[in-house]
Formats: sequence, C-alpha cells, structure tokens
Amino acid sequence: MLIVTPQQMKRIDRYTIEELGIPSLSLMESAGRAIAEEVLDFIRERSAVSVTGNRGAGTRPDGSAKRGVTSTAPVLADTLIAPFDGAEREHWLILTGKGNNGGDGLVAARYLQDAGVKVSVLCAESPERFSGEASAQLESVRRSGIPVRPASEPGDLAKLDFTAYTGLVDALLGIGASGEPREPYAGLIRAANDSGLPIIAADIPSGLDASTGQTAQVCIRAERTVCIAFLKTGLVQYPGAKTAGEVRVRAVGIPQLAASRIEDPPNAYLITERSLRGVLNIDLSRDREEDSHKGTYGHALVVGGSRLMSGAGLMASRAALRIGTGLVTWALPAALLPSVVGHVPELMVAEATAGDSWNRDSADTVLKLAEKMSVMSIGPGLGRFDGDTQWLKKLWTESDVPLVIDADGLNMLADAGDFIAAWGRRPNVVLTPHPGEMGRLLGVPTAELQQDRIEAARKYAVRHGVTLVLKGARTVVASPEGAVFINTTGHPGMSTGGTGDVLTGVISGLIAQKLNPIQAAAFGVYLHGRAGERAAERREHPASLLAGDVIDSL
Ligand SMILES: NC(=O)C1=CN([C@@H]2O[C@H](COP(=O)(O)OP(=O)(O)OC[C@H]3O[C@@H](n4cnc5c(N)ncnc54)[C@H](O)[C@@H]3O)[C@@H](O)[C@H]2O)[C@@H](O)CC1
Ligand SMILES: [K+]
Repeated sequence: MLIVTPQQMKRIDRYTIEELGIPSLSLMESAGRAIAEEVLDFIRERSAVSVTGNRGAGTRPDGSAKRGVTSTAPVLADTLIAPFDGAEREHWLILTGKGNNGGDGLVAARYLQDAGVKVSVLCAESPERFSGEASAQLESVRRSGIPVRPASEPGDLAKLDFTAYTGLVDALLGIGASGEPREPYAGLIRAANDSGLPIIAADIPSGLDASTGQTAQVCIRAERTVCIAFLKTGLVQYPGAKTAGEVRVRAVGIPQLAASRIEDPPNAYLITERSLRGVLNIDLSRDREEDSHKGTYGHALVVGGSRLMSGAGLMASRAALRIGTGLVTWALPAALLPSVVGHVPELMVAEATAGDSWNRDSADTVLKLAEKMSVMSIGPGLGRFDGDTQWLKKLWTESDVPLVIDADGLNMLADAGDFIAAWGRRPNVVLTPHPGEMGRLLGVPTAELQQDRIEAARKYAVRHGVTLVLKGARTVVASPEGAVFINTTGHPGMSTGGTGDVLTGVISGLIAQKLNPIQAAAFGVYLHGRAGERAAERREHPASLLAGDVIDSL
C-alpha cells in the first residue's frame, strides 16, 4: 500500500482536480460518504459486540485490540447507507472545521441522517469563515434540517456538553493544518477526548502531524481513522499510529495514477504481502527446488560473540538457519567454543581469534573465511576492542561479500565518523540500528531522530548508499535509492534482549538465499514480526516471550 506525505497528497489532489478534471466537490462527496459508511459500520460492530457480551468498542471478537491499517473497497452503498434498526438510538456530533476536512464531515452528516442516525453539527468557527466548498456543504446540511451551531464564542467551550451524544466525528483539521491547533480547535479536541465518546477521525486525527506522526499537545484520540485516498506517513509512525486507532483507507475517486504523475512522487509503502510480491518482486512461497542441495541456499557467516555476549552470536546463527540458509558458520573467539559447541549441532563454527574476545588482528582470518560466503553479518555480541574501527574498515574495503552490520558494528561505524568519505561506498550493505544506535550514527539525540523516523532513515540510506533498517515499533526500511517500506507486524512482547540478533540472522539468511538487500530487509522485518506475533500468542502472557521463542516461531 502506497504511503504519501501531506505535501504529496496536496499535489495529488491538485493534479486530480486540475489535470484530470475531477471536480473537488465530487471528491468531497465520496470522502464524506466513506466516512459515514465507516461510522455506520462502527455502530453496527459496537451493537453486535454489546449484544454478544459487551467487550466494548474497538475490540475484535476474540477480545484483542483492533489496530493497524486496512484498505477497504468502497462498500456497496445501498447495504450500508440504508436505514437500519437501532439507528435512532444513535446521536452523532460532527465537529467541523472551516476547511475541506470540515467539508468531508458535513457530507458525512447528510449520509448519516439519511441512514436514520440523529446528527448534529458543531462548527469550530463562524460559518462566514468557512472555505468555499465547506461553506457550500454547510448550506446543504442546514437545508437538510440538521441542527448546526457554532462554538466560536469564547464562553462556548466551557458550556460544551457532549452527554446527549453517542459518538463524535472529528472533522476539525486535516492535512491543511499545521502546528499546534489554535483555539477553539484545541479546546474542542480536549473536550472531545474528555467526553469518553468514541471518535471517528476524518482523514487524520486533528492535532496530528500527518507527515511525521508527532502529536501536538492536544490531539484527537480516535477509535478509527477514515483516511482519504492514500495512507499518510503520519498514520504509520508512533505516536500517530496509536492516536489514530484503526486506520481504514478509503478510495474517493482519486486515481492511483495521479500519485505517479506529480512532482516528487511518493515512494513509500506499507509492507504487506502484496507490496512484498508486487513492489519488491519477492516469491513469498519460499518453495525449495526439488533438485536443490544445501549449496543452493547459500552460506552465511556470523561474525560476533564475546565472553559476556556469546548468546547474541548464537541467536543470530540459529535464526539464519531457521530462515532456510543452507549453511551457517559462526566466527567466534576460540575461548567461547567449549561453552557453545553442541547447543546448535547444525551450526559450524570457526575460531577467528585466540582468547575470549575480538582483536584487530582477526580481520585477515575473517576476510579469509568470508571468501566463500554469500553474506557476512557483523555485530551480534561482538563487543568493542582496540582498533576496532580499523578492523571494520578492512572488512568493509577488502571484501565484496554482502554485509549486515548490527550492534557494536554500528557503534564502530559511528566512531569512524564520515566513513563513506574515508572508506568509500560499498554495494550490498544493510545496517540495522535501533533508535539509540541510529542516534549515534547521526550524531543527534535519539529523541530528535524519532521525531521523523521515516525521513531520518531515508536520508541516511541515500547519503550512505546503504539499506537501512531503523528498528522499533513500525520499523522503517529505506533503500539506497530512497524507497521506504514500513513494517506493521510485530508485538510489544518482542521488546526483549536478543530479538535484534534474531533479525540480523533472518536478514542475513535471506541474503544468503539470493534476495537483494532491500528485499531481504523488508521481508526480514515482516517475517521477524510475524514470528514474534506467533510466539506471543503461544505464551500465557507476552511479557514472558524470549528472543529464542521468536526463532522457534520462524
Ligand atoms: N479536493 C480536496 O482537496 C480534498 C480534500 N479532502 C479533505 O480536505 C482536507 C484538507 O483540507 P484543507 O486543505 O482545506 O485543510 P483542513 O481542512 O485540513 O484545515 C485547514 C484549515 O485550518 C486552518 N488551520 C491551519 N492550521 C491550523 C491550526 N494549527 N489551528 C487551527 N486552524 C488551523 C487553516 O487556516 C485552514 O483553513 C483533507 O485532510 C481531507 O479531509 C478530501 O475531501 C478529499 C478531496
Ligand atoms: K480530522
């Protein structure tokens, strides 16, 4: 699924209206109708749940939270828009801003009324200030007999009372807004959140930065967000992904081709089976050739492990085996051998240094080992040692084996400063930093880069000519060409030591099996997350999940 920035969305809107000649009002009509359909769908789901056991809104029948992103084809209008039993018990308040987002909400009000739901409209500003299209919609709403009142007078906010309503539509601010919501928007957002009523957001929750996913001090907490035409980047990164609730992307008549025809077209995708297959051209069946042998599936070299962190090398190696690599060799300090040998009988080991930790002289041994390898992963449990950046430079410059660099391998890169200027570009490199490591690579505080993870990852990947995997909930994968893939699989139970080492092993193993770095990184984070979800389901409580469980679920 394509993901766009608000700036790209505005260009797509303009192209659709001006170049394709599709009237703006007709797009607004479809958008409002889609929002109404989603409200009706929400009402039906909620009443079904309360009949069968009152699990509360926003949960699946199995009780699990219903989150994430779905794309729904426009539902056959007559089935949803028709009046239905129980509609009259509902009274929805449409919170309406003066721009086109408000216009979408006003159209929704008409369709909801038509379905038998009682609706009222609260305008954030006096109607004279409404934009042309929103103003036209407001007039139609009035003529349809829907009660409309403005909340623009200063004393009004204090008097707001939402107890008469059963739900709210947030059509206050969309992608045309910027910065902290001003009054009375901020007060309305606060009151909406405090009401305890379910909120369905039009396009984006008001107060969300639709580009970065950062929330303003006041931001709508939605049960569901009906995203118009294309998924926005701010909805797929935290905290935006949380405050948006369940995101449903609805087509409104803006053709897909418009996205490819604008200047600086979008190049970001949600990682789904469809985009893995389509955009990244990956055969997801993972079928083994009938006449294959272990050599068909590559040979991965894991360079890592030290006295106090031998498990990391072991987990990366085991994960590489589990993901289907033909052969895996773990290069380790000799003293680790007695304690690890036999734990994974399928694994081969190579003594790369004497003693129990790494040293700079081991580079030649590693280079020799790497000659026959399909991929080399550097970092899990490696530790730091004297001259380690020079050691890494040697591996970077004197071997042409694809590299996956993680953990202390990344810290070495950070210490090397502008390593691209000093060592030169290199094809086939995957870096897998968590936000702390990414901060060190960029030389900025972690919190700063987390403000806009997608752009941070994209810029770094392009500037350094690497595939970058910025880990964390909604992992961002960026290619050297600037394409971005956002992962939605995974489970908070995976926030435990060792899952990063598992990911390194998975990505390395996929490269060994002839996927290119961006394919391996995107498919790898997807599979890693799915395995984590499955592992979490198998535990009595996900907090007890261990990285090893993720390997076993691969
Ligand atoms: N043809 C189109 O352009 C379409 C637009 N659509 C809807 O229109 C929205 C974008 O509409 P607009 O561009 O009119 O903008 P919005 O409706 O998002 O709101 C912008 C308005 O809020 C004001 N504003 C900006 N920042 C503010 C702040 N911090 N606090 C308070 N007010 C602020 C601006 O002066 C402007 O009037 C989309 O999110 C979507 O919902 C959809 O109807 C689909 C078609
Ligand atoms: K909104």
